[in-house]
Formats: sequence, structure tokens, C-alpha cells
Amino acid sequence: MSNTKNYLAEVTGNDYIDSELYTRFNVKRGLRNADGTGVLVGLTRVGDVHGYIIDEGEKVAVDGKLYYRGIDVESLVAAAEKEDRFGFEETVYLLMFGRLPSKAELEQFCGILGENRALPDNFAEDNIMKAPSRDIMNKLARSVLTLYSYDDNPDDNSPENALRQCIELIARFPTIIAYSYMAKKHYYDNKSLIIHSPAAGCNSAETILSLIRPDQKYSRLEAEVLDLALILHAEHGGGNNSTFAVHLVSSADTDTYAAISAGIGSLKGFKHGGANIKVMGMMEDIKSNIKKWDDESEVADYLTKILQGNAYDGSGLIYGQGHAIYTKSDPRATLLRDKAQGLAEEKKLSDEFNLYKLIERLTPEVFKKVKGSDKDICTNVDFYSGFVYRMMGIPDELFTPLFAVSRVAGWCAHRMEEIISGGRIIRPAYKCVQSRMPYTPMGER
Ligand SMILES: CC(=O)SCCNC(=O)CCNC(=O)[C@H](O)C(C)(C)COP(=O)(O)OP(=O)(O)OC[C@H]1O[C@@H](n2cnc3c(N)ncnc32)[C@H](O)[C@@H]1OP(=O)(O)O
Ligand SMILES: O=C([O-])CC(=O)C(=O)O
Repeated sequence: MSNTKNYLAEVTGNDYIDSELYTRFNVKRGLRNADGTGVLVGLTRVGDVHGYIIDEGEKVAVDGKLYYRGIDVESLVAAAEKEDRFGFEETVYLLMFGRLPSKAELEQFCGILGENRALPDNFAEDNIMKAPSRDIMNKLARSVLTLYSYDDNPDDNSPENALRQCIELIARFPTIIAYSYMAKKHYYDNKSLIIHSPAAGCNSAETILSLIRPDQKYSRLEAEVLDLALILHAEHGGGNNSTFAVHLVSSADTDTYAAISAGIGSLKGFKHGGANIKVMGMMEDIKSNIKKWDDESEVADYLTKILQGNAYDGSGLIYGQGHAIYTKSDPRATLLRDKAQGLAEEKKLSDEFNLYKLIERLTPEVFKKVKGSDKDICTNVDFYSGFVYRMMGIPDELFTPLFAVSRVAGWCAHRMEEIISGGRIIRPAYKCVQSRMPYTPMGER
């Protein structure tokens, strides 16, 4: 659009609200209390994120813990590893139905997911191939909204129907992101268009790997690492931005496709799931601007520049660092760091891994120094995930979509909870700080 400059000046001028007004009217900006803790707006049984304790009114930093339906996510990961099996489908079962499945129940559930991986007839041809997008999250959101038209009963928000829709979506996400990626490679990157059908009996990790590889080949180790990442990203309480979006939209009694696409839109954001792709850009920037990757003061100086908004994308953010709840550590980042270390040794990328670790170690002190803040800041789940994916040859375009393949399980569990226990439309307040004005007739302006 030409000549938007004048409009922009009007908008920035007329939309500006003085920070002081937020204090005066006691606005809980970002739905946070003064100490940074979230405003309590709901109850959930799905997940619990533990990042601090309150001792005599003071927030005290502790190591992070994450529970799915009361079960420590680290024990889910450990059990899958010990029993040498995949764990994401068990995680989905637990999140959706509220308890661990027996072996037979899990097998049956995997069968149901397998039967639902294929997209409806002609869906891929008509919606993905004919209308690709450079951005797979964008294509995923549009695909989810379009699936509404392929559903004979889209607007029935009864628990029974919503549950069917949720299970179908969880099963279809791997296929949608894989096909969207293949279409993107063809239409935007001039590569051959290769579309495989989802193979029977594959779990989510295997389905994704087989659909994005021309020869459909992957190793057991690759599938296991991806499965681990899927377990770790599946759920994060009701208050994280994308899950809250699903609660919010679901509370209006709208359809499942509208609610889940809201979650996707939120997760794409660079302060949320989209941070994993920003981390990769930031690391490229750091690697090309720092001469000695193990020079602590050179790395610290560059992190200072980033925090001051003078390097990388100018946002002032060190991506993959900081969290709304975790203070000392994010348990998922710890697990992904271990995986990254092993893969880096194998791929002879230990120098790069050590740079990641150095950034992880230096960020809290640089942050405190530059910001003059006593806030505890730790590495989050998005810091190591992209590095792990890259070492497995997974393309960057899929980093945030993989997060969505996993988190859709949490979104669906929360949508079901909102339908069953929510009951009231979510409707917070905004105080209007615009003074009243009379309407001026056109001829008098
Ligand atoms: C899956 C996930 O969503 S995990 C998070 C992924 N996001 C990122 O990695 C992006 C970088 N991190 C951030 O932007 C933030 O830490 C968030 C969005 C994750 C959490 O944000 P908040 O809860 O608002 O942060 P919090 O209240 O703890 O921060 C307070 C201050 O520290 C700043 N801060 C927090 N993290 C960072 C960071 N990584 N880099 C620079 N500044 C930061 C905030 O901008 C805020 O500054 P201000 O008071 O000048 O506005
Ligand atoms: O909880 C949050 O604010 C962010 C989130 O979803 C996560 O860390 O997985």
C-alpha cells in the first residue's frame, strides 16, 4: 500500500498509552502480578509448571519441574528410555484421558492415531499443493481451519464430538506439516515435489521423518530423539500463551478448528514457540561476529550488545533464555542439552555445543548487569531444540511446526477441560483512557 506514512503517524500517536497509567490503574500487564507471577485465572488438572516457591511473601528460585497429569515428565522420558520404546503416544494418552494407558490400551490408541494420519480425500491436492505457504505454521493454521469444511459435524461442541475432532487433529498434524514442507520446497525452493503416504504402524516421530525424507529412511536413534522432543513440548499448564488462547477461544463456545488454529497463531510468535527459530538466527549472528567462541569476555560483550538492542534483531532479547515461570532451570532444556551434547560429539560439533553452553552460563550474569535486575533467568526449551534438530538434518522450517505437533496434545486436553469444566466466557476488563469527544460533522473538520 502506498503512502501509509501519515496513517502510521496517526496510529502510533493515537495508540500510545503512557506507562504511568498502567501503574495508576493497577493494570496487571501481561496478566502478571507485581512479582512477575501470573494472575490466577483458572484451574486445571492437565499440567503443572513449577519454577519457584513463595517464602514469607518472597519469590524464591528453585529448579524447574514439569508434571503432566501429576506425573513428572522426567519419569515419562526415563521410562521410555529404560524400556527402549517411544513415549509420545503414551504422553498424548495421559494428557487427553488423564491416566497412563495399559499396554493394550496404548496399542489400541496408536492404532486409532495411525488410522487417522491420512488427510481427507483430495485435501492435500486442493489445499496444500495448490496453496502452499513459505511459512509452515501459517499453512498449518490454514489447514486446520479448512478441515472444518471436511467435517460433517463441525459445530457440535459436545465432549464426544470435540474429542473425536481432537484425536483426528493430533493424528493429522504430522502429515500436515510434512506435506506443507514438501510443497514449500517445491514451489518456493524449486525442488521436486515428493509426497509419500503415511505408513501404517508408525508413531508420530517416525511418520514425520518418513514423510519429509525423499527415501523415507531414518535411523532408530533419529526417531527416538524426535520422540523425546515431542514428549517434552506437549504441555505447559493452562497459562502459556498458546494454551490460554485455546482456553479463551473455546470459552466462547466456538468450534475445535477455530480454537486450535488460535493456539497455532500464538505458538508461532517469537516470544513463544517461534523462539526456536530465532535462536538459530541469533546463533548464526553470534558465530559470525565472535572471533573466539570460547572467549568468555568476547561472548559476554556480544550478549551485552544483544540485550542493549544493538545486535541481532534489535529486539533486546536473548532468545531461548528467560521464562515466565522457570527461574533456576527448565527441566526440558536440561534433557535437550544432554541430547545436544551427545549428537555434537558424534557430528564433531563440540565447539558449537560449547558455545551454546557458554551462552547459557553467561546470560544470567550479563542480564543482571545490563538490566540492573535481580531477576533469575534460565535457558528455556527453545534454546537447544533447533541445534538438536539441525544435527539430525531436520530443516529449520519445521522447528516451530514440530513444537505444534507436540503441543496440540496439550491444547486438546485443555479444550476438553474448558468444555467440561470451564462454563463461563473468558472476558477480562480494559479500562478506556480515551476522553469522550463529540462527533464532528464532515463539513466542520
Ligand atoms: C516455549 C516458550 O514459550 S519458552 C520461551 C521462549 N521465548 C524466548 O526464548 C524469547 C526470549 N525470552 C523472553 O522474551 C522472555 O523471557 C519470555 C517471553 C519467555 C518471558 O517473558 P516475561 O515473563 O515477560 O519475562 P519476565 O517478566 O520474566 O521478564 C522481565 C524483564 O526481563 C526481560 N527479559 C526476559 N527474558 C529476556 C531475554 N531472554 N532477553 C532479554 N530480556 C529478557 C523482559 O523483556 C522484561 O524486561 P522489561 O521489564 O524491561 O520489560
Ligand atoms: O509456559 C510458558 O509460558 C511457555 C511455554 O509454553 C513453554 O515453556 O513450554
